Amino acid sequence: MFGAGIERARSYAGQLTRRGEELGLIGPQELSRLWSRHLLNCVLLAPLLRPGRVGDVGSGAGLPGIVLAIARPDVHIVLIEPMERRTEWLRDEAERLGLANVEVLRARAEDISDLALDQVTARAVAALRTLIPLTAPLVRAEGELLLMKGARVAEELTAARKAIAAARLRDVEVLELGAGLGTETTRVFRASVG
Ligand SMILES: C[S@@+](CC[C@H](N)C(=O)[O-])C[C@H]1O[C@@H](n2cnc3c(N)ncnc32)[C@H](O)[C@@H]1O
Repeated sequence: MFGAGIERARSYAGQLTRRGEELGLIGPQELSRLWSRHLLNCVLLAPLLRPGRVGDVGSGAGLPGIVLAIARPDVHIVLIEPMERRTEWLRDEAERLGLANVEVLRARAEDISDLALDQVTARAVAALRTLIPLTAPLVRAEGELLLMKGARVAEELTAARKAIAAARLRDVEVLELGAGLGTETTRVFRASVG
């Protein structure tokens, strides 16, 4: 799944294991399932990316943004994260891993006005009804949202009906990825904007 990026993925996982807990990026109980629950879960999104500019809102430790930048060197990834300590980590990792396709933006999504991204991803940032108004304005017309969600996605979808209409989303669907791969099923809310 990582293709030629597998050594970079291993290096990223190693650095997260060494420093992630100390920097408050990942809980200690997550370290043993870093691949199955985090890296593999995120890399499942890689085939859905189009060549272009993709933003990852609330990137945190770099999930899914750094993982996607490793798996898709043909895509420019903008990591959007407001917390200084996390943006420092993201910049350091992008440099250490030699990821020339990564840009780090220290900002809250709602404070950004002029990105016109082709696609936006997010994972573990907020429920859909809050997340859609945060992410849809960052996407150009005909662009796409790819929002990673947990098992409660159906309830979130029901609660987000007004937000979906207000953002003029089209072709709304929930994809289930990774069945049979030994990872947790990854659910992705996908919709076109405008
Ligand atoms: C629970 S963490 C998830 C981090 C990562 N996406 C993951 O899956 O491990 C949520 C992240 O979203 C960031 N965040 C929260 N509100 C945000 C906003 N309005 N705009 C951008 N990022 C935000 C937080 O600083 C934090 O790093």
